[in-house]
Amino acid sequence: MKLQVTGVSCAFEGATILEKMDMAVAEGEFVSILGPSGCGKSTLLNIIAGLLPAGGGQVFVDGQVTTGISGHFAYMPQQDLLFPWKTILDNVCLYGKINGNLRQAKEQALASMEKFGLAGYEHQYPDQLSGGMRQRAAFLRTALCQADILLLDEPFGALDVISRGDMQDWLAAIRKELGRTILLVTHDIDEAIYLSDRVLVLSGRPASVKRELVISAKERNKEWLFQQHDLRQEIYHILKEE
Ligand SMILES: Nc1ncnc2c1ncn2[C@@H]1O[C@H](COP(=O)(O)OP(=O)(O)OP(=O)(O)O)[C@@H](O)[C@H]1O
Repeated sequence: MKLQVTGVSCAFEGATILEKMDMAVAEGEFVSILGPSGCGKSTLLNIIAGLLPAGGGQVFVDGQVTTGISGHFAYMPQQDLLFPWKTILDNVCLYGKINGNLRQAKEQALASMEKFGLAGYEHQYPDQLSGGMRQRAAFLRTALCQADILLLDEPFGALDVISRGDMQDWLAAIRKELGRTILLVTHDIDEAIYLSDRVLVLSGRPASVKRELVISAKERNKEWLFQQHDLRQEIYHILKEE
């Protein structure tokens, strides 16, 4: 397994949020996490990313225990967190600048602008772009990290329904090229079905994996997604029971 979480627990001020959570993601797999509001999804991503210490349990990458911040993860939060005073190019090269390889980061960024729908906007500022474009810029910044696992926390949550649908199509199309292992937290059942190889449905607090659903489809498109009534209903009922 690329990523393995074993027996991870976490409590805040005496309230148990995660209790002996176990989950795993295979190399190159796209796994989505759905769960009731406030059950601890972001907390789990924060622990995996090493931003928050676990109260127990361990996180393994390629079979090795990881603690604290490691180069394995690139984390994209819900807000795009672009610096308004920096151009799109400078924003997406942020990690390259921090790591001292700005030149290489700029080359990679410029080569990727087209693929990320940002060609021609390199020297514009974030407030000159649409919400979807800003999310793509934030996504490019995440993708330019050398990290092999992308942690995406509701990356399209702030977008209107049309932009969100477009971003889902875009991510579905670009996923193979990215060639990364992806863990996505979402509130959107359709988003999880559309994008994932596997969906993990968490229980209410303390959260654990309540159900795991493998989504297998040769080819996916919006028509295919509309036909997934049974799957949608199944996930909805699991979430509603919580
Ligand atoms: N640093 C913290 N200190 C205290 N409590 C916290 C902290 N971080 C999160 N919590 C609490 O832990 C619980 C789980 O939060 P978390 O953000 O992980 O849930 P979530 O499932 O991602 O929520 P949502 O679905 O609303 O995005 C919440 O009740 C939250 O208030």
